[in-house]
Amino acid sequence: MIEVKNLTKIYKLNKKQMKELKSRTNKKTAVNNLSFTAHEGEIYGLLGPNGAGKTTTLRSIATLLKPTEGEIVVQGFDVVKKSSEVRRRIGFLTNELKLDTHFSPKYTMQFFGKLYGLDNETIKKRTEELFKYFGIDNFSNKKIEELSTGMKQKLSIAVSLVHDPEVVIFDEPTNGLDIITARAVTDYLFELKEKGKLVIVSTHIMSVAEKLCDRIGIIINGELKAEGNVAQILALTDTEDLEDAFFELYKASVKEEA
Ligand SMILES: Nc1ncnc2c1ncn2[C@@H]1O[C@H](COP(=O)(O)OP(=O)(O)OP(=O)(O)O)[C@@H](O)[C@H]1O
Repeated sequence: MIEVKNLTKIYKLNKKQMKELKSRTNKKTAVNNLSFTAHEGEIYGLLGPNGAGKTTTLRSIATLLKPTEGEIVVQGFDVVKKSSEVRRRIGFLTNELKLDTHFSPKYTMQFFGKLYGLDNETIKKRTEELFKYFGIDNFSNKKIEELSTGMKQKLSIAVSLVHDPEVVIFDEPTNGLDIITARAVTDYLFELKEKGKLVIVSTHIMSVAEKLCDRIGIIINGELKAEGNVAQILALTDTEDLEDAFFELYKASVKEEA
């Protein structure tokens, strides 16, 4: 289970960032008092526009950012006090994963497998499974620098899953992927859910949220504006599709700020 309790994340801005954001203070509240809970056996989606605070939330869950306020508990472990326990149990996919471009996909899997303390036999088995599933087999010995964006994304996914984590945290999982690979990724996430894993994703694409997620949290300006399955969100906003629902919530939040 992931429990996010009153999460607030405030970034300190440098002078250049203040200028870019036309901000008079050196603080940017990226996430504001956000709370939600996600469970095993479900795919929970954070849906929101650019800059809404999705990545900040997922990075905080993944122990990479320290909350300014609030608390996050993953599988019973506090992300700040028990970060290594949390890390062992999660697979985190981010578009900022730095793969060493001189190495091959096969070597990269071995490297990360060892980092997680897996034995050679387990690494071999996981690599075979994941490479077959994501079609990495035919470029497994190439240098990463020779791979396309989509190929790298597939490898990043395989790397994040090498240790068969209980909790899978994917930031914009289908970004940069063609329709066939995107489908392979979403199908895999469904399989993980069927196996009882907890999957949490972020997306700004309505159709991804609608098709993939059991429950959606709509996040705008760092705040959770609505939560539930699609039917519940439509009922809440008195709309007939998710896009309309999103715009209703967006309009309301702009009004609130004015
Ligand atoms: N390191 C940082 N320093 C200062 N501000 C930051 C930093 N990282 C993110 N922000 C700001 O925090 C806000 C939330 O950013 P975040 O990346 O979490 O949003 P997002 O919903 O993931 O957006 P996107 O869909 O564009 O990736 C944005 O206004 C962003 O500019």
